[in-house]
Amino acid sequence: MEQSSKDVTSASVTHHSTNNTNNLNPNSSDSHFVIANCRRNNEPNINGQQETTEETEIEERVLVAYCRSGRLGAAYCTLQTGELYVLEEIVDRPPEYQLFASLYRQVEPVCVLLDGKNQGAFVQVVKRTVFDADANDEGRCKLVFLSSKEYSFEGCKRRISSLSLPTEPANASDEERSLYLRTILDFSQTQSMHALGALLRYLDLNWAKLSMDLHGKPEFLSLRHISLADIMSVDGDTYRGLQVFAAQAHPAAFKRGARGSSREGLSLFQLYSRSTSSKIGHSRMRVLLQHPTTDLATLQRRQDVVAYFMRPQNDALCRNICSSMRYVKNVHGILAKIKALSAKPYQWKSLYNTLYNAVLICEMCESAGKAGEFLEQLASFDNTKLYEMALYMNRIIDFDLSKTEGKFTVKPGVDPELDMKKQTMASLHGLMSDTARVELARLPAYVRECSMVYMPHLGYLLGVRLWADNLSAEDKELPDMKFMFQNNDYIHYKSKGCEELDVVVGDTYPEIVAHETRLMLRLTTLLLEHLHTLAELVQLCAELDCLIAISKVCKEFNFVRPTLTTEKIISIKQGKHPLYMLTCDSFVPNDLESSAQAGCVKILTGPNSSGKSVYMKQVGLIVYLAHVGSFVPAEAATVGVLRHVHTRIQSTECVAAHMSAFLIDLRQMALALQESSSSSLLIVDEFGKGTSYSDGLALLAACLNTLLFRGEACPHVLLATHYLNIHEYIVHTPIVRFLSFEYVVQEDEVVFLFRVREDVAGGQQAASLARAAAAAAGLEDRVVARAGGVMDAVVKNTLPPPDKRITKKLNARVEQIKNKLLTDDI
Ligand SMILES: Nc1ncnc2c1ncn2[C@@H]1O[C@H](COP(=O)(O)OP(=O)(O)OP(=O)(O)O)[C@@H](O)[C@H]1O
Repeated sequence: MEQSSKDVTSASVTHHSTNNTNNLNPNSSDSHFVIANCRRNNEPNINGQQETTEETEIEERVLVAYCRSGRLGAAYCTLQTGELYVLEEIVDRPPEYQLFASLYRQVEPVCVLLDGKNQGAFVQVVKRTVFDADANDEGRCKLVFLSSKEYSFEGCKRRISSLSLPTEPANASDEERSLYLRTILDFSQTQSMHALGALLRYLDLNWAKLSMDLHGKPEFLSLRHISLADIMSVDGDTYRGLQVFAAQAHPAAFKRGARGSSREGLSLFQLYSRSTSSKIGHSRMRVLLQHPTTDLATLQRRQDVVAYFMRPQNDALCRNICSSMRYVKNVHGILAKIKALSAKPYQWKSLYNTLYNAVLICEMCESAGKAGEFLEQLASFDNTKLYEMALYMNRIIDFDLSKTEGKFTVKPGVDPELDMKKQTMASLHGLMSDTARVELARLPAYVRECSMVYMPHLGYLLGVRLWADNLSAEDKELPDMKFMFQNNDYIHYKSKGCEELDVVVGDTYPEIVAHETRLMLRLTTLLLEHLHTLAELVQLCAELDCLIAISKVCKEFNFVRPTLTTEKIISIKQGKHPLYMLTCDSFVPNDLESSAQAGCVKILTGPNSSGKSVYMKQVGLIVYLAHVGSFVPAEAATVGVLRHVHTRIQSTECVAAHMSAFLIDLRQMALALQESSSSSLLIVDEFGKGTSYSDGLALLAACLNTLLFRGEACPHVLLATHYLNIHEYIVHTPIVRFLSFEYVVQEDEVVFLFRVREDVAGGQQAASLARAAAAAAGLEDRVVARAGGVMDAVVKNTLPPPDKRITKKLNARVEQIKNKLLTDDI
């Protein structure tokens, strides 16, 4: 540690500085105590506006999934914030275990714990989900197999019963605590209890390794439920295919594997999340999009909020809410730090800002009046205690000084005893200078400068700079001074003056810190008592932030409120693709009528690049957005609530899955056939193109017929194909309709109109116009012309005409060889 000193005549005291200025623990074992604190450079300003110093809120989650007899139980914990979640037990069917996959996507765990004894289909699905996510750069997750005794029901129950939560009744006995837990946990959900118990036991044993805290033990700040019961099931391929999410690998390869190493490409999530005002809103948007719901009441509630904020007269309220929303943070993360006594001043300020602004948001919602259930819920939220907490914090904490001092600092006037100590401390600097000056006068003339320092346990010391080289132990003795130790160029002595200072001021500084820490702990206890209410309000604020963000997007792009119904219908008037319309000025809108009367199976044909895929994705996205509670890009839309959306759109070969593109196609199709019901939407783009024409056609026709044979129970199907004779191989039923895309040929050039129309000829007249598309894509004219020749030959069953260039080259070569043979002496 560097020590500097000044001539006592010009200045007085030397301050030792250390980097551990934020340590609030009075029992700190730092060898040098800080008298004057160095100002930290990157501290956020008092309004919390400068966010650069905030550590990135990494949230690592450990997930336990336990599936027996087709029932899935799960629990997970966020390591940094101590939040526990338990899944309401749910039926999850083999072989795909769709709900586990949804849960996995929602949780994004860094570690999944499984029963080591269970090697069945469930474990295979978990492995596949984890490896697929890894291959798609959605983060690397570890699989851990636990011994099956870790899942023993009795053991799990015992561990759960000893769980301690801040929300439990104060001074509760073991029995009371167990009773309290029974009110928030359903012990009859055995799989969930297996999962939660195993998770707690694993965390107990591995906490040091997981939290990097050698002496700590897991502490949980909350226990909440998650439910997947009302989720509209959308598989990972569909999320990617429809571009709801589009994680792109981070360019820095070394970062791969760490969570957050991928960034979001153009996607619905990107479009919506960039309009959120807070980090909690941003994270909540991901959950919202991963949880499209079938619950009409929830959707109606969300739509009401979106509609409210889309009205221009509510712009000012929207702006005010958004500016308050910026300060609302995840309180669990902050309180975990506060509890561990490692909170920095900006985190205290963040907590205060969160409290203050969350209460303010409730009040602002009051001014919205009768604007739907959700806003009324916020307006009537009982926030009296939270308001009081904000007042306490503001009365007690000196945020400005905390920032400069780099530690929790109490305002004057809160505690008289503390104020006295601070006054003594304030006079200390002068006192130390005076004492140093007196000591210097007493010292031999060869000592030119000295300084007064304070060190914990040793008290006040006089630091004297070495006055000559190679001093012996005897030389270092000074009259009336007790030699203590030498540190670099300074020798430290205990003088009479130092002893007097020890008596007069003593350990004032550590006492101040200890005092402030006691006050801080009292405040923390109070805060933890109301954590549950605060966390609930923060959750509501996060959802409000998402809904406001959705309303901003909907307003900007003129989305309309879809009518939601329980009937089997998808009716879209002038629908648009929400992402293409952003990049394409002249996007052509299209309709869709899918119902029992209008036919629910649509077979789309049309030339390459005529707009089939975009049309199908646009329908998928409109349906999906309606299930999120968003408005949709159309002039009008009616959407019957669906339970599944399956797609076979994208089939990128996956190294981790050990499957070819064709096998992936088949897997997606098999899953769609298995899972789909009359309340499903199935989008199939060019199924069968990965194999021979006849095999592909046969497979497609067989799959289609399987669906058509279901009659009324057939799902909504949108299928694009280049098998123009598909109509010859499928059952003829009124539920099938053929659609095609319009185009015109102008001076040998194909112009796509991107308009969809009913095709009474059943796709027979459609042409792929692949060569036109190839030419438009920049393939050499010569190659395109040759392809035309070959095509004619195939149609006429003759040999293709010779290629003049190749023939010419061949003739020249033959001539060359002939001449060589004639001239060479063989
Ligand atoms: N409705 C539309 N309005 C304007 N442009 C469109 C529209 N639909 C599609 N496009 C444009 O046409 C391009 C090709 O569309 P799409 O991929 O849907 O064709 P496709 O018929 O599926 O082709 P292929 O059969 O080769 O897969 C898109 O990238 C987009 O630029």
